[in-house]
Amino acid sequence: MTDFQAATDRFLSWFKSAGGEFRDDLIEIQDLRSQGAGRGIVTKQDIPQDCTLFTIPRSAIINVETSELPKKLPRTFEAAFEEEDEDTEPLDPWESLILIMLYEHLQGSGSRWKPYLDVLPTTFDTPMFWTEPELKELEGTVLTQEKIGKQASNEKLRSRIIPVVLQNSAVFYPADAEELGEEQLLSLAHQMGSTIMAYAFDLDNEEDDPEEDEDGWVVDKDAQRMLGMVPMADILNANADFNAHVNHGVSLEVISLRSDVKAGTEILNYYGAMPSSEVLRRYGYVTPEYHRYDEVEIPRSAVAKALSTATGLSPSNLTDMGVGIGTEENEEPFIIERDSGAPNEEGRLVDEAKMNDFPELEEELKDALKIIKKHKPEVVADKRKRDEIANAVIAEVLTEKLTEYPTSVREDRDLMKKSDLTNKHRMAIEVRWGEKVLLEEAIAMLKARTDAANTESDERPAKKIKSQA
Ligand SMILES: C[S@@+](CC[C@H](N)C(=O)[O-])C[C@H]1O[C@@H](n2cnc3c(N)ncnc32)[C@H](O)[C@@H]1O
Repeated sequence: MTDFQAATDRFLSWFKSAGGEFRDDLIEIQDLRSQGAGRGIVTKQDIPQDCTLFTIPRSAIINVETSELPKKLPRTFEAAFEEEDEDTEPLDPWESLILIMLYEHLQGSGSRWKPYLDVLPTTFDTPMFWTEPELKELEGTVLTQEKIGKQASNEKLRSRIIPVVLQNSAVFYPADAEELGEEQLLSLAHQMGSTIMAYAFDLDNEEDDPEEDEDGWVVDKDAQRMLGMVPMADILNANADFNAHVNHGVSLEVISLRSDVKAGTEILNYYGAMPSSEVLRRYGYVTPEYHRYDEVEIPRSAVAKALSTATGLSPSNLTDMGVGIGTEENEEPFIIERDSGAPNEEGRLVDEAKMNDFPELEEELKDALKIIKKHKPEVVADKRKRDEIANAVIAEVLTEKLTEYPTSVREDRDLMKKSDLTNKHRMAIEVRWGEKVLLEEAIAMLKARTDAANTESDERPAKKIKSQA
């Protein structure tokens, strides 16, 4: 038996001893490494709809309620600090769970989750761990260095996590254990952070209504939400098209969603509707099904520049009029995306994903052009001229964006046919290819729309003449 299989077996028996129920007659944990998918859960026979495949008691979850660490460091984990510590930021759910995972890991065989910790990853395919040449393959995509966030994450771990371990080494390390140096701790904290990113669940507390505190303010549920590591539920891989759901009740239950799940099918969970870039950033994989949610970001500065060109007005002219598209107050880029529809109650993708419009960008351009019309009516004479300028600006920023990728759609398609690509290279190509396909779709849609508008306006006078006749 391989070490991999032995670790799986130890984990499964530990899971049952911790109170988990696992339908061995229906499903099994399989080694899917040959498909680049680690462990996954696969059916052994046909599964009916609404069938409970396994159940996880809340006591088996690793979180602030079950780990000993918060009891040992109550002041660190208290949400509200005492008066003299008012300035200290309380730990957020993410930081709390990183500390807890570090603690459980450092306990070694003293942790009651040891067989579970042994099946969690130690290496990752997420861009956070890519080398410079690997990251270069993502040039032009939304996955910028800033978005990947290695530096911000380093800073956060160094300022918020490492000091807690260093100042409480007697708590974090079992007696006689060798203590880690700061750099080793940082690397372990990264490992825990990335594990949490790809494996942890947001735990619903069964009271989903917004809560009010005693002053009547609605409490920010996001800040309060509890993150937890849920053994076995996180052995499920996922896709945009999925066939199972995790119900959060007294315990957590994994339920089949479809009536046609045949023997030998992988049970797939849902991580949400995300573009390929985000699936890669968080989870380190891509699948064709996520492409429908792909997104491209257009910086505001590019829109402001194109507007200036299309109107013949200088950027400072536009700012003086009060056109705020490219000003520094709002740095959020415009998102180009399809209307993709949500998966249905069986986890199936039924709607066609279609590029229909550019709601935010069009709205802001319309507002900008109204302002311009007020100051310079000769530039935007009527609605037709306004639409013409807006379309020209959108066409310009989309075309310009396409030039920012070092390769074309065609080149990427050819590259993907090569058999000697590394997994990371293949995933980078998938992400940048998906963005360019979306841009090409957007440009084609815009052209069709502009052509239709032109045909309509060419036809209008003819119709008038006809009705006059
Ligand atoms: C919650 S875990 C799922 C269990 C994981 N396969 C394992 O062996 O521990 C999430 C990770 O599984 C992998 N994964 C999930 N869904 C996948 C899929 N559809 N294809 C390939 N890998 C997938 C990714 O590495 C992701 O970061």
